Amino acid sequence: MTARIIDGKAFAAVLLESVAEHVSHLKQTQGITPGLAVVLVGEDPASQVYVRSKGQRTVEVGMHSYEYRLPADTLEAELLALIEQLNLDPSVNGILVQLPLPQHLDEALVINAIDPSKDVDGFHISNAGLLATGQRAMVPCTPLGCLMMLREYCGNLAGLHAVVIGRSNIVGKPMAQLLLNESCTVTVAHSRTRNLPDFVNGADIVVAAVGRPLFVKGEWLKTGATVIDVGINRIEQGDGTTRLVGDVDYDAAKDIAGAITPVPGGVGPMTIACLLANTVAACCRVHFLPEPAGLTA
Ligand SMILES: Nc1nc2c(c(=O)[nH]1)N[C@@H](CN(C=O)c1ccc(C(=O)N[C@@H](CCC(=O)O)C(=O)O)cc1)CN2
Repeated sequence: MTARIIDGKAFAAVLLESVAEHVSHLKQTQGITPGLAVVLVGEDPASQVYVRSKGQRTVEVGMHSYEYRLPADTLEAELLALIEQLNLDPSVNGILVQLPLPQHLDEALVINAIDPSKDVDGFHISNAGLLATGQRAMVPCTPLGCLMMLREYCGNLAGLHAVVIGRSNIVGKPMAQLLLNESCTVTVAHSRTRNLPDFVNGADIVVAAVGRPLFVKGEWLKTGATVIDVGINRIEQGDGTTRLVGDVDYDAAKDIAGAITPVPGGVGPMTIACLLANTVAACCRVHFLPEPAGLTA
């Protein structure tokens, strides 16, 4: 069996087109242009790339982009003051603080300082609690993108057994909540789970978000399973160059899975598209406008 390739890039392009249409509609009918503020602290090279890409996509879909680049030694009080300023600014509908933060900053404190209605990353404890209780929430972008692709490839998810490998607050836990809300039977596993291959072998859906390159082996999978690989790991090759790989051993998995996301070009591009979809949703909510169907969970 050769798996269908779940093309996240193509998926994201369709979603971004839909976001752009809604932005244009908001402008024409309400005179409103949604705005997204992205805050980067420090000079982490990967974060700089992601922040630049977020700014570019924001402008491409017709929204206002506000970018704040702060030095690595920014004081917590200075960062909190900026967040408060953005919380109060009506032209800003979404606020995102790029992670990881430098070590001296308390990530939870910073995230929870964001107005939950502008928390387009869905990381604030209020949004995590709403999601966990099955209520309307801002949903974290990476799991939201995974869910959209799963719905497309699997159809109705009810009753399917999903194994989520990884228990982070930004991917593993919200992913498990989203799948539970779809009536999946969900197992949350992690790098220390005993007999992990046995769990994976029973799964109709495998979401790998463990942060270890090529961790999930092809022979662990059930034939025909749908595999979503959230991992983005840069590994060195013998010749001194590097390449990106996921948490799943793609070359082996593609011969056993029914459908699989590649790395790169799978989940990653959906993360930014979902961020912009969440920003449109936040803008509609604050203006008491109907939310565009199909853009978010
Ligand atoms: N505040 C946040 N911080 C971080 C998040 C997040 O959702 N919110 N997620 C990641 C980084 N990230 C977005 O911020 C992100 C990562 C990867 C991609 C992506 O498109 N990856 C490409 C490959 C890119 C490459 O060549 O390096 C792919 O998978 O095809 C987009 C966004 C951590 N921080």
